[in-house]
Amino acid sequence: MGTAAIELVDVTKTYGHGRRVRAVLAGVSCTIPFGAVTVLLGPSGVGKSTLLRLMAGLEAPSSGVVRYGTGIEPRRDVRLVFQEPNLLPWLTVADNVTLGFRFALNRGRADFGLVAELLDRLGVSELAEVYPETLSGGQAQRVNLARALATRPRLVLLDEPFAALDPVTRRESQRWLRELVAELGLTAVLVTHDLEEALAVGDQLILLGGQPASVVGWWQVAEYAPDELRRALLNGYGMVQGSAASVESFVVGRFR
Ligand SMILES: Nc1ncnc2c1ncn2[C@@H]1O[C@H](COP(=O)(O)OP(=O)(O)OP(=O)(O)O)[C@@H](O)[C@H]1O
Repeated sequence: MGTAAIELVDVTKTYGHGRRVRAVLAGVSCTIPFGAVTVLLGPSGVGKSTLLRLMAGLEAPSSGVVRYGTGIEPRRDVRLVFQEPNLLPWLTVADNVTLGFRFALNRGRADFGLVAELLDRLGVSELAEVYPETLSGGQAQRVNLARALATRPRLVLLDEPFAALDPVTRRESQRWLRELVAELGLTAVLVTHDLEEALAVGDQLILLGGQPASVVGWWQVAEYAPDELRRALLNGYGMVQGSAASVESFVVGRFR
């Protein structure tokens, strides 16, 4: 586990009971390396958010193991960022961002210098004293990210955080996410069903497919020319639901 922030071994997840039981994930095994952006890619409804909740420790797997890397304690070191910023409307931007400092769990992590740096880095420092209702969607999402990072998590899990943003803001947001991961030495897992976003942000891509879902493809983006990977995935993407194996053999056969 030296270089892995999280490791999943043969994880399954089922919901419901008796005849209404439904398997969402079956035999998912994957490794999230420290210091990189891993993208979980897959069609809508395949189980990406479910996998992210398991990684966050919000839910337990039905079977299999979710193992954390050395020094990672999920409640203290892992933060989830959702598509909806969910800022508290009665607190200013600054108070939203420093909210986590009030919890005993984060004792010793109140670093107002870091907060100032994050707000500055994300281009929202002039908005520190305003209330969330005056923010645009892109600004609110930056504040949300600053809030998630203010308590110095080691791992951020982002569930389609940019899906509601306009294309220009979305591209900017992808850029600052990459910059922050590098500058703060973070590990990130990003859920998306947008292939362009996956290739723009990810160091490693994990493709989920099938019903129940499992890992059907796994690539280091740097190993491939992004255009080749894009073409291969676009060609194979449609097959994910039907025949998981065909996607992997298509890409691996062609580029390895
Ligand atoms: N708590 C739950 N109880 C029952 N079924 C659930 C629960 N959570 C998720 N599911 C089911 O698991 C499946 C996968 O859902 P999930 O939200 O993980 O997919 P997703 O890949 O993130 O989808 P999207 O891209 O549309 O957000 C869905 O069919 C959903 O109905």
